[in-house]
Parts: sequence; structure tokens; C-alpha cells
Amino acid sequence: MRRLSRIVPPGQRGGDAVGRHADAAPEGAAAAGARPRSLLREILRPMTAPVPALSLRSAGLSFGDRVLWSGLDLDVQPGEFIAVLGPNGAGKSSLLKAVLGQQPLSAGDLLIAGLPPARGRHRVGYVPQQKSMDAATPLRARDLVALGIDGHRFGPRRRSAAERQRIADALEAVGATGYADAPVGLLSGGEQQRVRIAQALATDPTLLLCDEPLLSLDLRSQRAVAGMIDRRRREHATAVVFVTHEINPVLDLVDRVLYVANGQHRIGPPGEVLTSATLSELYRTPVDVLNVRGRVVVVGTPDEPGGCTHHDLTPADPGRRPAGGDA
Ligand SMILES: Nc1ncnc2c1ncn2[C@@H]1O[C@H](COP(=O)(O)OP(=O)(O)OP(=O)(O)O)[C@@H](O)[C@H]1O
Repeated sequence: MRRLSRIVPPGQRGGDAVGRHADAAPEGAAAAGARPRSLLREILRPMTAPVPALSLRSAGLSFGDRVLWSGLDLDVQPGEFIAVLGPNGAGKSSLLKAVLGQQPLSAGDLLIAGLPPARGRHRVGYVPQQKSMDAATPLRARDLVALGIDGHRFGPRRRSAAERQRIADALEAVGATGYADAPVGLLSGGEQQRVRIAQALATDPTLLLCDEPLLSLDLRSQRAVAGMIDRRRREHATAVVFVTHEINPVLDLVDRVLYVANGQHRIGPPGEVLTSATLSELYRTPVDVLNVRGRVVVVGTPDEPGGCTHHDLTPADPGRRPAGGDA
């Protein structure tokens, strides 16, 4: 595997999606006559730059002849919030599986906090697609969170005071202390989702992967969940990769969008990617991104015959930006 640990991050957050490899000659430094001071700066810069929480280089995933995505170059910086969008079957969840080490890439390289997936795995928190838990699930919310810490160990376990505190802290962070000892199967969808996020945060991840965490939640719960994730990345510089069909509840939180469709992708700030021109290019058919009565909708994607809304891109009301907890 190519060494990618010394990657110079993009100069501007939310701008150029692809970091420059530090092994490339620094501009100007190699030129004859470069002053010693600037040379020293160039040498030190890669050593002081933060290591991306996730790096993909020329990454591709195919199943047989079917290319889900290819040539994907992406550095996700600490604290950055990336939304992954695209139609059904575009390969969004498969991207998360690749990061989790459950799906090998067909091409390219992937590093987690500068480490290959096998060694970087423990730095990743994962909020899976929501499936309602059976009412008879014999676990308390607290037990589910504990599994995030030691679920990989076999046999009975005695948890240390520090571990019990971490579990309590994770529950507290998502406002789930009040039902920590309730059977998870009896909690509402929104409450279960908070507990799943607590489970993912209990390991203090560098990178948080969320697969449609807002699915089937009401608006209030969507805002609360999005706010929790946002607070986490702001307070702990946890990078977030957030797969969603509903960009609206997180539109004012995301730094960049990765839009995947037709085996192609675009990366950039929402205002650059979610445009008629960019999406028409990706879908290879005329697509309109409209702003109707303050709601932004995408019309005319091939997966929505009849020109229905593909994504509800209603921009969040700036006055109700989630600050954490219930909005
Ligand atoms: N192991 C596999 N072998 C063959 N095909 C697979 C495999 N895993 C996923 N696929 C296919 O790859 C495609 C992409 O799946 P994926 O779940 O990543 O899509 P998605 O963008 O998350 O879709 P959705 O929005 O519907 O959740 C699907 O058509 C799926 O059937």
C-alpha cells in the first residue's frame, strides 16, 4: 500500500477536496535559491499539519462490471462534516462498509487517521441504518452502549469504574440518561437512535460514520440527532461522514457534500455541488435544483419518474440551528 500518512490538507476548508501529497515537491522550496527559512517551513509543514481522519486516494468500488464509484480522492479533516448523497444503489453505504473494513476496495487506498483500516478501525464510530428493535430485546439502553466498548470481547465481563463512567458520559451526551435503564425495545425510534449514537461515541472515535441516522425520525428528533452529532464534532474535532437522503436537516451543518451517481461523483461545498449544472452533469440528464418558497428541491432525476422531488433540500431556518439536545 502506498504511504499516505504525510498528506498536506487542503489549504482551505470546504474548498479543494483533494489534499496534496507531501511527497510531491513543495512549490518553490525545491527551486534554486529558495531561502533556508522557507525551506524549513516547507519541511515542517507536513509534520505539523493535522492527519486527516479519513483519506481515500484513487479509491474505487465495483461489483463485476458495475462501477459504484472510482477515482475517489478525499481527505476528511478532523471536525469536518461531510454529507454523502446520491440515489438508491449509488454506493453510499458501501463506502461506509469500505471504511469499516467490511468491504475491500476494488482500487486505490484508504487510511483512517493515517493508519490502514485494520489498525485504524478502533478509531471509527458507526451509527448503522435504523432498524426498529424488537420490543422483547433483552437489553437496557445502558447495555447497548456498553457493547460499543467491549462488545468484541468474549465471555462475562466486569467493567471498571472508568468504563462505567464512559458509558454514563456517552448516555449523558445524547440526553439519554433518563431512560438508560429502560429496555431498548420499548424506547421510541428517536430514543433508540440517541442510544445508537451514544454507543458509537462511547469509544471516543476520531471518525464517526452515520448511515441514514435520520431515517423515519420526526422533524424534532431529526434536529436533535443532527445537533448531537454537530456538537460532538465541534467539541471533540470528530470528523463526520453522514449518509443521508434528507440533506435539509443538516444543510447548515455540512462543510462539504460528496454526491455519488452513475458511477461518478462530485465533492464540494453544498452550494457548489447542489446545482442544476452539477447534478445534470452527474445524472447525464437535465436536472433542476429549485428554490420554491424557501424550499430547495431537486427535480427531474431519472430515479424519480415524473419529476418528483429527489431530495428535499429545504434549507434549515437559520433561527433554528440545532445547538445540541432537543431543538
Ligand atoms: N457484496 C456485494 N456484491 C454485489 N453487489 C453488492 C454488494 N454489496 C452491495 N452491492 C450492490 O451495490 C449497490 C450499492 O449498494 P449500497 O447499499 O452501497 O447503495 P446505497 O447508495 O447505500 O443505496 P440506498 O440509498 O438504497 O441505501 C447495490 O445495488 C447493491 O445491491
